[in-house]
Amino acid sequence: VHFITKSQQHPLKRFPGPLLAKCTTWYRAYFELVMNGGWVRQLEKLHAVYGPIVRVGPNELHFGDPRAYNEIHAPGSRFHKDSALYSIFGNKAGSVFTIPDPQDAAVVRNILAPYLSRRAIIPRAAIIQEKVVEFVSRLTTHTYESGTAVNLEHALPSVALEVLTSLIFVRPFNVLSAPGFDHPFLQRSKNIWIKKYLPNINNPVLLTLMRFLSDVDQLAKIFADQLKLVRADLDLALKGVSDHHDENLNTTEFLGESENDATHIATDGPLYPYLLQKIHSQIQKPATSVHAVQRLQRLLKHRRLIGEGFNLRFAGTDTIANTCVVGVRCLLSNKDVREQLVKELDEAWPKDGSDIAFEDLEKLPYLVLNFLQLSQPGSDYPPILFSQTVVIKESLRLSHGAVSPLGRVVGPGDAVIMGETIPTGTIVGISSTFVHLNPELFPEPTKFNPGRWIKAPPRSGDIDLEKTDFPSTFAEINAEKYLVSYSRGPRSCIGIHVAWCELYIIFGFLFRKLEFVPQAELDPSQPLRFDDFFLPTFTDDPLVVFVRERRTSSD
Ligand code: HEM
Repeated sequence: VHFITKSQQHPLKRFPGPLLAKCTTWYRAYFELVMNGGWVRQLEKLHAVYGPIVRVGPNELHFGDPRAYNEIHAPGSRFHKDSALYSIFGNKAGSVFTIPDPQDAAVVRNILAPYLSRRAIIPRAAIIQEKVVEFVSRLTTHTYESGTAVNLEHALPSVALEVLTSLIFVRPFNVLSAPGFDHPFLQRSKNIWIKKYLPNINNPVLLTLMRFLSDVDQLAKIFADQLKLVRADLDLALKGVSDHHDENLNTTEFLGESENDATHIATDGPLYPYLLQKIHSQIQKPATSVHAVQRLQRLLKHRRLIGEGFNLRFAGTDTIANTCVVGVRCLLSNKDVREQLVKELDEAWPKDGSDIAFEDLEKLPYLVLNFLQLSQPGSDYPPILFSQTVVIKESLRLSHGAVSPLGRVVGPGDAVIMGETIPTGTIVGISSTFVHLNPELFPEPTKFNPGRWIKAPPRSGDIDLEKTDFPSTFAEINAEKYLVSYSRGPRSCIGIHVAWCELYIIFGFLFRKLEFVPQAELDPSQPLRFDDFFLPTFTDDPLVVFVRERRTSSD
C-alpha cells in the first residue's frame, strides 16, 4: 500500500482523478475487497466524470479509450506486468503468467509455444472430442421427464476442466462424474484480491484477517488436492527418465546425453515429458550461453515445473468456461441466431452417422444470406460465407477474457499513450470491457449479434478497411484489432489455439447433439454483468436447463 505525501510534486499530477485515489491504493482496494470486484464498474463512473485518462491510484492511470489497449499491449512492448496485481496468482513456485518481465517470460513462452500450437492441438482434438461427447452424454440424463434440470454454469466449467486436464496430464482430474457437475475442484475463491493487499500471508495476524475475509481454509485444501494430482503427474514423467529426482534436477542425469534433438520431442502427449525434454534439448544446444543454461536449469526445479502445470490448469479452464456460459446463454435467448447455427451444423455434419472432425468444424463454410439479412435488413450485400466462428467471436467479446485491467508498468523510459507522455514506472491499464462495450466499435454493444463480425466485401467507393484508424461505424473498422479477450502484445494468451479448438468442439457438439429448454425463460435484455477478475459474466437468471437429445435423419 502506498501513500503519497508530496502530491504536488508528483509526475502524474496533471491527470484528473478522485483525491483519495491520488493519495492511496486503498481507494482501489475498497472496491476490490469490500465491493468484491466492483472496480471495473467504478472505473466506468470515474471515466464519465474525469474523461478518457483517470488517475486511479497514486501511481496508476486507467484509460477509457479503446485505442489505448493496443498501445499498452503493443507488439514488442517492454512494459512489465504489475507485480502487485499478479501476486494474487503467485503460488510460491511461480509460472510464466506471473513473470513480470516480458523478456524473461519469452524464454518460458518459447518453450510452451510448440506444445500449445495449432499444429500440436490438431492431433489432440480427438481427446477434446472424446471428453465433450462424454459430457453431452451425461447432460442427456437431465431431461424434463426426469425432473432434474442442470445448471450449465456448473456443467460447462466441468467440461472445460476435464478437457484441459485430459490434454495436458496423464491422469485427468475426472470431474465430469460429480453429481450435478458440482465437483469441489470447481470452487473459486470468493475474494481473490486479498493477496494483493496482504501479500505476506505467512504473518499470523494477516492470516487471521484473511481467514476472516475470505474462504482461505476451504480453498487451501481444494488447491492442495489439485497440487497433489499435478505433482503425481510430474513424478510419473520423472519416473520415465529416472528412478530418482530431487529439488534441483540435473537434466543430463535424467535424460541422458543423446536426447538433444528438438525435432523428436512429442508435442501431442502430456505436458511434463514434453517440458523436461524441451528444456533439456535447449540446454544441450551448443550455442546456449552459460546465463541461458542457468535460467533454463532454474525452470527445471521441481516446484517451478509444478507451477507451470498448475497455472495452465487455471489459465485454460475458467476462461473457456466463461466464454461457453456467455455464448450458450445468448444462443438460448436468441432463437434466430441459434436456429441458423443449428441448421448449418446439421448441414455440415457427416451423413453417415459419424461425428464431424475438428478441422471441418473449424472451417464450416456456411452460406449465410439469411443470417446476414437478419443482422443487416435490406442490405444489398451478396451471399457471404459465414461460420460458427462469428458465434464464438461474439461470445468471446461478451465474456471479455479478464475484465480487470491487466496492469503494466511503463518503461524502460517514458512512453506515449493516447498522445500523452506517461512517465516511466507508472502503472497503466485498460479493462477489456472498455473495448468490447464501446458503442462506436460495437453498436448496441450489449446485444449478442454474431452478424457484426461478418466483414462485408468492400465495394467500389468503400474506404480501405485496413487503413482506417478509428471508425465512426463498425463496417469501417478492422474489428479483429478490437477483439481483445485473449489480450494483445507479448503477453497475450499463449493457449489461444487450444482455446479455439475447444470452443469449436464444445459449441459444435452441444448444438448439434442437444436441445436446451431453460427452466425459466431467459430474458435477452438482461444485461450481462461481471464481477472480479475471474468470475464468469452472468445475469441474475441462473442458466438452468432441461436437455433433450436432437435426432436428425442422418442419426
Ligand atoms: C477462451 C479462452 C481463453 C481466454 C479468453 C484467455 C485469455 C487470456 C488473457 C486475457 C491472457 C493475458 C493475461 C495477462 O495479461 O496477464 C492470457 C494469458 C495466458 N493464457 Fe489464456 N485464455 C484462454 C485460454 C487459455 C488456454 C486454453 C490456455 C492453456 C492451455 C491458456 C494459457 C494462458 C497462459 C499460460 C497465459 C500467460 C501468458 C503470459 O503471461 O505470457 N489460456 N489468456
